[in-house]
Amino acid sequence: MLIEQFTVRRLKMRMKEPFSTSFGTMQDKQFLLIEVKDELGNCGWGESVAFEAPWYTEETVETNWHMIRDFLIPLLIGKELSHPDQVGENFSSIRGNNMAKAAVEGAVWDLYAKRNNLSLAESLGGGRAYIDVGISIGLQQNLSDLIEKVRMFLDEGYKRIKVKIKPGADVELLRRLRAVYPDVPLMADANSAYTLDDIDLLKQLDDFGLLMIEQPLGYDDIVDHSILQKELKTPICLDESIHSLADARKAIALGSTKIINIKIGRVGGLSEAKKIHDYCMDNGIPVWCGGMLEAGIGRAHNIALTSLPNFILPGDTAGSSRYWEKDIITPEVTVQDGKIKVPVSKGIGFTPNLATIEEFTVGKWHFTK
Ligand SMILES: O=C(O)CCC(=O)c1ccccc1C(=O)O
Ligand SMILES: [Mg+2]
Repeated sequence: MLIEQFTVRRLKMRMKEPFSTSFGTMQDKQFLLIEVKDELGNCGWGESVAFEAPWYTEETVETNWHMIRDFLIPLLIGKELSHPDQVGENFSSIRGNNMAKAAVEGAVWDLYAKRNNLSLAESLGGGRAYIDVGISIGLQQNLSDLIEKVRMFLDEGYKRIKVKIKPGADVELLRRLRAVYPDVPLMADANSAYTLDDIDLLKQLDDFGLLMIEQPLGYDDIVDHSILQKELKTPICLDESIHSLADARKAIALGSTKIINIKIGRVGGLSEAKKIHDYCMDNGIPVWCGGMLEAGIGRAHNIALTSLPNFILPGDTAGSSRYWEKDIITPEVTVQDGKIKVPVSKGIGFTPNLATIEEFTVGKWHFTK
């Protein structure tokens, strides 16, 4: 498979409503789409999940654009590849910048699957026909809004509710939510808003029968989470702290995490995501697929990854309509009875809608050898 041509587009889409976490609020989303073509005219698509501001990780849309244009595309263009695992090998001279790498690698995975007449899920070794999905609800103005949102998403069939917490919106919020929904599969995501000084507060969360608490401590910490986990009954799930198989191995060895949230962008691509999945499966650590408020292309990649067997817990990959008035793929991602059907057609299994993509495009660049 000859990597002949790239097109990079910058899109701007507005979400139906703002999404708030302990690190900030987003509503307008800018992101990059990567289109790659081989010598036969097959084409593959990838989506960068970096945000405009470096709140979740250090990457941004701008740093991704710089890396993709000046380093990653030059390392791949004109190369003959037999498998997408070779993309990461070609990028091995570049440190970090996982979201930029993942966007390009994802496009090559889609290309590879299409060229070989396989679905992306099949190319990854996934076997599930349907995936279970949960919903991640941002911080709300007040508790009654949150209670109402939870009701709405439960009515839509979502199988697990994740709420965001931060200092000042934690123990009481969960106590009151639990009182209204005593049996709902519930978890909380702190996005690194606490430190070990908050250990007494965090211990109180054990009262609420949470499935897990996601990333309570530092985004770059593995050690303090192991100290905290020894004091908590509730399982810790790491998100921000895991960038690679090596990080997953260390966090598991230290007892810092009992569950891992895998995001393709955060770990540098599907090949690394699959390695983490396999390692966790061998070590009895369940995983689930996190979300980055993706548009349709990124969402399609998440669905394919989630078809792997150790994605035991419902992920954050909700339907297109949870985020967008109009998504950039046909058909859009839909959820029925809390499940998404894994496509069986070639590649990502959703067709990029070029007219809609054009409508949201604010910049477009072509690269040929
Ligand atoms: O619905 C989604 O895509 C997941 C939403 C979510 O929780 C999230 C959104 C933006 C940044 C970080 C996170 C997170 O999982 O921590
Ligand atoms: Mg998270």
